[in-house]
Amino acid sequence: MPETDIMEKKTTTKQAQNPDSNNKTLSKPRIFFGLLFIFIAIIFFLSFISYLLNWKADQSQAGTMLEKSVKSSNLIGKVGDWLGNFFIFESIGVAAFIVAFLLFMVGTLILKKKYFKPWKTIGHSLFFICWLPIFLGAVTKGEGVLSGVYGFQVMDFLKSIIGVIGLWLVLAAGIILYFILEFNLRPSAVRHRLGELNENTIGRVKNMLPSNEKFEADEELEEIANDAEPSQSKPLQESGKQPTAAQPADNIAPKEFPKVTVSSEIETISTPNKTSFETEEPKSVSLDLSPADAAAVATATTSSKNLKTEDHFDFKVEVAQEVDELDEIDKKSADLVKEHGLYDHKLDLANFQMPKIELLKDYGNEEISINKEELEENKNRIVGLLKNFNVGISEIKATIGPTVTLYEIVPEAGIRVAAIKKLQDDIALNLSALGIRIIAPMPGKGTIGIEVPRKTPTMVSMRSVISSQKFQNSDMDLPVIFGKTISNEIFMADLAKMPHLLMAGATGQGKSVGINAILTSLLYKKHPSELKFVMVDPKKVELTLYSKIERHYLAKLPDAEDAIITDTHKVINTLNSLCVEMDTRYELLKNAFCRTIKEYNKKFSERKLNPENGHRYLPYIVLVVDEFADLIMTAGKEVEHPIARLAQLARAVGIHLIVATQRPSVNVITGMIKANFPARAAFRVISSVDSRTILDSPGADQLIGKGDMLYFNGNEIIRLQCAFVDTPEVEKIVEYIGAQKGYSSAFILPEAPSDDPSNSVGAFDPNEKDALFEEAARIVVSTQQGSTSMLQRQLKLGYNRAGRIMDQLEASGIVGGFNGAKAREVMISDLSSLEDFLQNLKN
Ligand SMILES: Nc1ncnc2c1ncn2[C@@H]1O[C@H](COP(=O)(O)OP(=O)(O)OP(=O)(O)O)[C@@H](O)[C@H]1O
Repeated sequence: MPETDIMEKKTTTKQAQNPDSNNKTLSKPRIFFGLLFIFIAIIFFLSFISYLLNWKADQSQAGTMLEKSVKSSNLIGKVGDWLGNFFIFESIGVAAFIVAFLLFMVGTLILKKKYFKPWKTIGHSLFFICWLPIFLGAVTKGEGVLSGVYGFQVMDFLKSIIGVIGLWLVLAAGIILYFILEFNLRPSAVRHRLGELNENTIGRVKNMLPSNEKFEADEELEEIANDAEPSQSKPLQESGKQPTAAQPADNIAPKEFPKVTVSSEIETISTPNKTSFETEEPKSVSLDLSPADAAAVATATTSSKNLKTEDHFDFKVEVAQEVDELDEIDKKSADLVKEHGLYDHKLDLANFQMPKIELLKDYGNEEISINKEELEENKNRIVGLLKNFNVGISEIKATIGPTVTLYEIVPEAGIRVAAIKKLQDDIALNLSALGIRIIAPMPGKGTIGIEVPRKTPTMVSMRSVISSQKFQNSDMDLPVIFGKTISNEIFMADLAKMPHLLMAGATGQGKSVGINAILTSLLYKKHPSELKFVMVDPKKVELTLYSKIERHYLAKLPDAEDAIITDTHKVINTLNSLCVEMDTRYELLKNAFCRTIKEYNKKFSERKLNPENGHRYLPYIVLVVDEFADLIMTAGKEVEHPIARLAQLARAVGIHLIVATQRPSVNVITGMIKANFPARAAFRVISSVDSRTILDSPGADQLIGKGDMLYFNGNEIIRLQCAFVDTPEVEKIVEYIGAQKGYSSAFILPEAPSDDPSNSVGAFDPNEKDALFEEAARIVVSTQQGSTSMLQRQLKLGYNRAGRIMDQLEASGIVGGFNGAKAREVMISDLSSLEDFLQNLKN
């Protein structure tokens, strides 16, 4: 605590303790005597001054006090003459001024002005009253009045017994002793004082000179003893060095808090030496402390304890050896990382440039304009209408969004919410507007919301939301920007957390724009190595423009020509393939002891997973189905099953689904599908039944279209204005990406197991066997792993050829049948048996 603070605190505390220190509360006699002493001191002072100037004349008049004819030359007249003569000439010379000063001090003390420390001042004064006249006597040799008679006589006496030199030695010894005692001028103390000049060395100096600190602490004690109430000062004095004990640990405590009470236990505390007091528990001393200062004292006490430990025990410090818990793999990976750095999944397309914001069209001013007339009109209509139905309102508030204005009303006490809810159609009729939605009550707000479409909605452009800080700085795994909320805030969600999205909306209501907005936001945030799309577009028009980014972002089946699937029959294969990919990923995650794709990829980047064992960097896969109803109509259960399976399981392995439909009827969006799509986005739908199918509540049928949407995140429904991205803008983005260097092909999905007999392995034909068949057989047997991807790696083959070889190995009986995510069983146990087997095949 800074010194000034301490002083301030001290003063405040003192004042608090001595309320009568205030002048107003001084008793009259006190004031009288206080002022009287000061007055006398002034008389003395003036008399002495005047006497010194005219002492020869004054001296002659000293005895003529009552003679009127004799005029005095002293300022204070004959009294002044007498005083000067008595105190200066006949007594102590100029030291008489000290008497005047002491009178003054007594006056101030009576008035409770603590300008002086009384005992200290009296001590100093007495010393000089004795010493100064003798000294001046020795200097003036009795000439003049400076030494007074006393001074001269004593000087003369001393000179006669100890000689001149002895006299001077006594005088010098007296003054030196005085300075040593009063100002602590011992050599060690001088060093200490010098040390104090340097703040940094304070602690060190204090440690070196504990006795000096004791001295200071005693001084403080003295002060406190003077200041404290009698009842408090007694135990303090009794406790002897106890407060000193606290001093090195905390010099502040007694200084700051004069109100100290010491319990009787204190007397039993022994203080054998200067440092041992630090070990005494502060519990025996109760101090009036503020919480902050108590903390300071506590800190000081703690440090004291440490000191004690240092004093009495051998304090050994051992630095714990770093426990080497890294197993072999970790060590190896650490070495690899040291050598090659972390695995960089972006390295293949290291120069890939993310799309620039300029590719998106600037639609100009998107500031929300406030139409006061419209607001007022709507407000009056709502209030009037509710009044007609006897619904009183105590408060109404409007929040203007891009498409709708939310009027929040607080109904009068006693009005039932259901009564207002019932009026939805009446309000819509009255406001003659489509898209009125009543939210009763507003979740967490205690109001009822009425959403009224604005006459001139503000468009939310993709450019404005993509360029927002919220999107740019987002650290979501798969950030999807939908648009803006009713209160004009940008709304984003993480597809990886959704984890699958069901979208519905009648034709022409903004569903395709919505899908484009989602895809665009992902393209703006994710590198091609981190994200792959599987696109299913039965309408054949909506997603085709994304074919340009096939070699960057799209995934397809090994033998598929186009990455964008338009044939519903092929969709089944793709979905099954995704299921295989999902199972494979689960296997990889299991082997890597990871729970999520994020953990797995991190481990892979840290080179803790060996690619030789099939490990690879796993990009997120997003399956986009633009018209799900079409699929269900044509493929039915065959599609529903893998979709449901993916929706149930694929989240942890980074496969996410976005399924959109125009017809959200229950036979399209079955219970099984719905249950696994917690996130739903509804554009305007035809009927409230459709709305219930998609959102489990009405409302989507009340939307106004053009991107006006409701988003359900599993908890609440949020009304949004979807960001608008036009087809030419998407074209520009895909062209920009497509023009850059991409991978050699689209991301190849695993071949899907098929029930189609034409696809079965069939009988083994030795004449049609692949050139690498035997080599592959040896690899499979030696590793005892019937894995196509392993063959791919070891023989550096494409997936198709490796798959064909695996089929041949199966047909020949070397490996077992397809086993889902697991590797096929190897039927031959060692290489020599294999050689015999191959020989037999040739024959
Ligand atoms: N977010 C939006 N902001 C402004 N206008 C929009 C928005 N979304 C859609 N629109 C308007 O609505 C029109 C139809 O949108 P969109 O093509 O997305 O409908 P859709 O539901 O996909 O229709 P369909 O199912 O027939 O393809 C767009 O051309 C555009 O004019």
